[in-house]
Amino acid sequence: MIKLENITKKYTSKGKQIIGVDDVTLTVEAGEVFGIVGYSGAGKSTLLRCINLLEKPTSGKVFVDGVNLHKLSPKDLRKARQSIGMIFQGFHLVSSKTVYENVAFALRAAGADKKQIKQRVDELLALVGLEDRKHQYPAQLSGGQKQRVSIARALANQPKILLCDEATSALDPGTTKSILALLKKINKELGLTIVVITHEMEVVKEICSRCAVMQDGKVVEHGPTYDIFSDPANPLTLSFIQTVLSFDLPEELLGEINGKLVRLQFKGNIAADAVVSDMLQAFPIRGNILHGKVEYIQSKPLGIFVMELNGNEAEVNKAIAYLRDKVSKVEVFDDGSRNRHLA
Ligand SMILES: Nc1ncnc2c1ncn2[C@@H]1O[C@H](COP(=O)(O)OP(=O)(O)OP(=O)(O)O)[C@@H](O)[C@H]1O
Repeated sequence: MIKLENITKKYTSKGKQIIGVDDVTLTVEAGEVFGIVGYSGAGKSTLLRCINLLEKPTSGKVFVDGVNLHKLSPKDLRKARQSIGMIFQGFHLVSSKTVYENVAFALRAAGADKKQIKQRVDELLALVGLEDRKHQYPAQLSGGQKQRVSIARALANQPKILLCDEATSALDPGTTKSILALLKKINKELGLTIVVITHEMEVVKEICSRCAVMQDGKVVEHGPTYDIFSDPANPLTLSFIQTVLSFDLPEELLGEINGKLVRLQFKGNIAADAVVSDMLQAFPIRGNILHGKVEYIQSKPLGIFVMELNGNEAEVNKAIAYLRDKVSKVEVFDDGSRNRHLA
């Protein structure tokens, strides 16, 4: 659906060259929700804006639905842009217009008649759950409601793609969840392809089937979200997933640990309890579970257990080798690394 080929965007500011995006090649498949994650300044917004050529790449090619956007006349590019909706962190609503008018405006601009506009606006406001707010002004709405209006407006002309620029960054966690649920619903019900940029890995975990991690204008890692969470290859990716998966054991508890501290990762529907109890029966050691949690990433479980293993060192090592065979990942923390985040 979207193909970015060797996209580079350079800026010149005060005689200095700044590279916003550095040779990025990515494909977003039709109907998927794709996440682009990175810290501030990584180049996410610039890359997102290259997709509809709001930002013209210095070099590289953008294909949407097989069409090379650079080859289009200005008129055809405007038309192509109608099939790419966009929402923003700051909502960008017109404050002097009602909810109804904010949505109707996009339809009027595309040449719809009065009857069509009324029908479509009512349909869209029902989709985003704001039927009862249509005569209110943006100032009378909460942040989440404003984002719902901007989603309705972005969908007005039935785009195939929705670009989301930090769409939930200004919202509290509860409202973020409800907006992400709405995006998920739109993706499922309308088959819309969605690209989200965010600095929150929680957003990626919640709705993205695949994602890319950006740093200094480059994509440093990309792949299915579950694989990114379970087997991050890049230290930056690890630092992002730590924001979701990490936890600290209390200092007092760490001080009392005499045995080996191990972190086990279970992928999919493996019965973690059974693996641990089989291991404890197979080897004459004692095991103490200090932490356990299961995260559902794209509806697939990823389990994490932290255990202390005590007993004869050779037997403990055999138990660890046994675990390595049964679970997707085993990390052993020696004394010096006990205080690190156990992610
Ligand atoms: N119009 C511009 N002129 C000069 N430099 C720019 C311009 N737009 C972006 N940049 C620079 O390009 C780099 C990438 O910026 P970009 O806004 O794409 O990052 P980002 O990951 O979206 O960060 P943020 O979340 O803070 O917006 C930064 O160094 C930024 O300063």
